[in-house]
Amino acid sequence: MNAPQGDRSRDRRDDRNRPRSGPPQTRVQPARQVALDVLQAVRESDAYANLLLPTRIARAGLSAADAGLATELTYGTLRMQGYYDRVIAIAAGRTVDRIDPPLLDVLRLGAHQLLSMRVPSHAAVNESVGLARAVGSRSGSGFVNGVLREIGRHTPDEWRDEVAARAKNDDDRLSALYSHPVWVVRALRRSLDAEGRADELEQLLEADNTAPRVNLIALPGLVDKPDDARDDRFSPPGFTVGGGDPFGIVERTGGRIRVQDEGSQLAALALTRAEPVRPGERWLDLCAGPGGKAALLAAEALAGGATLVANELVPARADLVRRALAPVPLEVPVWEQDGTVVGAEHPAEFDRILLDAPCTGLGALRRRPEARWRKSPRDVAELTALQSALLDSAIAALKPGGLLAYVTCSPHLAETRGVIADARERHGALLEPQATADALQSLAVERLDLAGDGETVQLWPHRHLTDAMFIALLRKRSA
Ligand SMILES: C[S@@+](CC[C@H](N)C(=O)[O-])C[C@H]1O[C@@H](n2cnc3c(N)ncnc32)[C@H](O)[C@@H]1O
Repeated sequence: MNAPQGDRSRDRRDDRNRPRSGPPQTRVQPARQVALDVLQAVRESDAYANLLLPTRIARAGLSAADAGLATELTYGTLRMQGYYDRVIAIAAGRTVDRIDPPLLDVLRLGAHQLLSMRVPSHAAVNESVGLARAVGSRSGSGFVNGVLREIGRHTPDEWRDEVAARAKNDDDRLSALYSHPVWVVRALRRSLDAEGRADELEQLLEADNTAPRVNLIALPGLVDKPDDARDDRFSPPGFTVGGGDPFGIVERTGGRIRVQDEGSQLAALALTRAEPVRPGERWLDLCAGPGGKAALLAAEALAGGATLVANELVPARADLVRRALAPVPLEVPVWEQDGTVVGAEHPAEFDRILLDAPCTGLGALRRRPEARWRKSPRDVAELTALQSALLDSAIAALKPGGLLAYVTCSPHLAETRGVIADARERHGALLEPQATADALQSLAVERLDLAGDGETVQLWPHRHLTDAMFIALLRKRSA
């Protein structure tokens, strides 16, 4: 596999006096331009693709077909970025950190079209060369042309074999082929291993790279599912729709039908349906933003005669919680407090508390593909400290006899079982672990394939088609 000539310093020299932007000489298809803009924003300013992409699609006035193409290009490229970087490095004969970042974005986008989409080679190369010009680099466009032509000279299978053959060890091979950082591969393996299911690792990595279905919820007691609903396998109020526009249903029902992952639904229902609701119970959602679970808790509270308080530290996210709660005819105060002090300020006030803790998000890589490149093991250490402080606060805010659900959208053991084990050490007999698996099985439509000790539950994208939500129900013992 031959590398095209040229290196980063020469590309830079050629471009030294050239303006960084200017009209492209090749007309670039708007869907590709939108995808490139989003990739750049994700790289340069830590933008969230799932928030930015719809705005950019609307601003560019893309047709439905072009919007679909822009979505596939953006998400597909972000998901497989780690793999494409290995291919690009081989084809370019240099490591990707020696390629100008704007050109690397163009190359990743081109690699995705050549290796994972059925885009004809000449179209992928020509459009990419046009994009390279659009980012302001004439010598860069020659470089892009050379690298992508080299990639196009071999089949996707040949590239997989080549990348696998160059891997340093098995973790590095999985990391490369499935486009996950090595530390994430190891964390996921440890997590599956803790359930005696380490042999599922490749299925999980594959599932992380598969676009999830759009899953919906009909808020219980407030709205019926539509006639064409296909019931979720596990969550009673959850469903998907075969064709049509799921987002249209959300609008038509004024938000009483919402988009929500089935795992998130199960996590909230584990708390609300673990035992019958006594009228007058007080519930708290300690970390509520953006409010998906708060809306479900509110509907369940309304049906059972309970009340709910939602809390969210970040004001903009607290506004999203208010918006999510608007369709539910229940007065829900939204506090904007640091959750770590809520327990001290409101001791023993609540019968049920949901702590859906801030986490690495390694359980939602299907929907937020860029998260895997943003997090590092250092984030895990910082987050577990915050998760433990929030858990202590939640325990303080819970009435004796009250029920707590500790939830993360991450399967990392430090954020899941580790946080629970540490809390049990700190609080001793005060905390009584509950049969969380039984609680979920008894509310689920179909029996879930769960592993582990039953006190905690780990859901998985490959096994349950949900985000990898972790759920632990704990009771605060009465003195
Ligand atoms: C995993 S998200 C919650 C998702 C939410 N339950 C839902 O279903 O939409 C965690 C939230 O905790 C918030 N958060 C982070 N630190 C916090 C703190 N110290 N106190 C309260 N909320 C916090 C974050 O801003 C984020 O909105």
